[in-house]
Amino acid sequence: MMETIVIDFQNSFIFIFLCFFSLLCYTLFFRKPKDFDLPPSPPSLPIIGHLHLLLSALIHRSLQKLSSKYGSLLYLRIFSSPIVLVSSASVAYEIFRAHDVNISSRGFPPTGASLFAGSFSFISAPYGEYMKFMKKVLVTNLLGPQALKRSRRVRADELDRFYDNLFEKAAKKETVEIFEEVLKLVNDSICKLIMGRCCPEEEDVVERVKGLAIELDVSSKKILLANLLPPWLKKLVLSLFKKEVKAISNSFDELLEKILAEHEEKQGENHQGKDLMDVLLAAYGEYKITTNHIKSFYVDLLFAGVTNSALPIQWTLAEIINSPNSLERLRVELDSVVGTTRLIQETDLPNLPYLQAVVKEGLRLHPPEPMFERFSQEGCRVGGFYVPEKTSIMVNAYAMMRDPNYWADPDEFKPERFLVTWQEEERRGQALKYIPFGSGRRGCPGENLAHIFIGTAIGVMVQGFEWRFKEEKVKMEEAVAGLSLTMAHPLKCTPVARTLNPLTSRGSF
Ligand code: HEM
Repeated sequence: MMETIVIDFQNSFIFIFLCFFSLLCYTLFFRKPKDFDLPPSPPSLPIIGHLHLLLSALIHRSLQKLSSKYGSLLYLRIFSSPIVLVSSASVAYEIFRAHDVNISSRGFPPTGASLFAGSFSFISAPYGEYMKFMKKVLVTNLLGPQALKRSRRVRADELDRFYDNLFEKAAKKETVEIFEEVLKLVNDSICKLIMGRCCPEEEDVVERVKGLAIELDVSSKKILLANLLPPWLKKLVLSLFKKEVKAISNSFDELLEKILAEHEEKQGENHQGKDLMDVLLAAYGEYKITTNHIKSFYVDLLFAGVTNSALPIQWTLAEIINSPNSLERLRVELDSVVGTTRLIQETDLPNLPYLQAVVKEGLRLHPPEPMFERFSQEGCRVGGFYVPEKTSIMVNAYAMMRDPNYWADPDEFKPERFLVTWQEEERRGQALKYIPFGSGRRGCPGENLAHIFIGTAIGVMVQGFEWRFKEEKVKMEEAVAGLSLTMAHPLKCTPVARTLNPLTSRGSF
């Protein structure tokens, strides 16, 4: 009996030893050498890998925790699809400086002929001639400094409307849903900027676009998440919400067709100036641009610009209300630079350093796109590790902008940090620690316009009104709607005008 047990024990020992030995041989001789230096990977579940981590409601937060535990460059997998997660400024710097072209595509799954994320989309277009051409058109005609100068009047009119509306509500002691008001300001401005001469039912079109921009934001999250799945599952998941994407796409199509028709009809006529659509129509032959490319480009701009610019205004006002010292300092700056009789305008912004710091700090704490995605075309080395080709690269901008290694009191609202320590060389410097607009060739081309929207809206709300709020503090809990970081308890408060008569602004820039 004793002998049998000893023999059994010996056999088991030999068996276990052989298993370990084969595993060691496999690891040493048969695994592809590059597998060795993949970035570290946190524990995963069998088959699904790290899928469960991406199902959390606040993905940016759960991935922030993960990277603070396991490292700022991580290798995740969803079934067999690889993802590299980037959560530190130094890694981002390396990726965007040394490998920018390689990661300048997004690898979105073309959702057929849909106007969003479809095969005509500019945002989904791989890095190449078409993307470069459209970006040039965009910068020259809409978002570059000269184009922004030309379109000041459009924004000034919308800002007046925004102020007048708040002034009226203040007179009636009405409570205001801040997000609703700023969404209208940004949406109407962007619609008017990109559509130029619109159509007879302009107000109606602009209102419908606002609703569609929100729906688009929600659908886009599903597309982005589906993009991380392996091809067989991606197809299946995309087919589940094909109907929803198609419905949004069709509504945009109907609206944009009207505007296109109006522009085509008046092509060649003598206008005061060509708008973006005229320029795109003139480029028909040049890059084989079709009407689908133009419509899709418009949907991209509304998707990228509207909610992204409106959300930080709400967050920043909430931070200011919770921080009486910042409010006081901002008001003193506005009153001394702009005065107390006329309304702030965008030409005042360069003379308002504290307001600019407030805007930056709001975006640091509450980036509307807390995470964004790129795709590697070829394998490359980052931080001493190997990032394989065709890997999704997720950049956690939220984690980077609250990284205690780079920011003192990272969770506190302290606009002063952008005045005292924010030297120009730091901005360009060794690390990409401030990244709300992404970076590199595919970084956001709307940064200047976004700063104008946020700066002037905050300026108007602080210069023109006191804000009455029922509770002691604004609740700052986060929620994610679509892809965007939003407030779980949307900000509602009552404006009290600071002046008896409305501030003047018209014709003074
Ligand atoms: C606060 C407001 C905004 C924020 C935080 C923001 C943020 C971003 C981010 C993170 C990206 C991806 C960058 C990357 O991959 O590196 C992006 C791309 C883009 N944004 Fe913005 N954005 C804002 C406003 C705007 C506005 C107002 C417009 C134009 C009307 C705009 C147009 C675009 C476009 C067209 C892209 C795609 C660029 C490309 O693929 O080459 N954005 N934005």
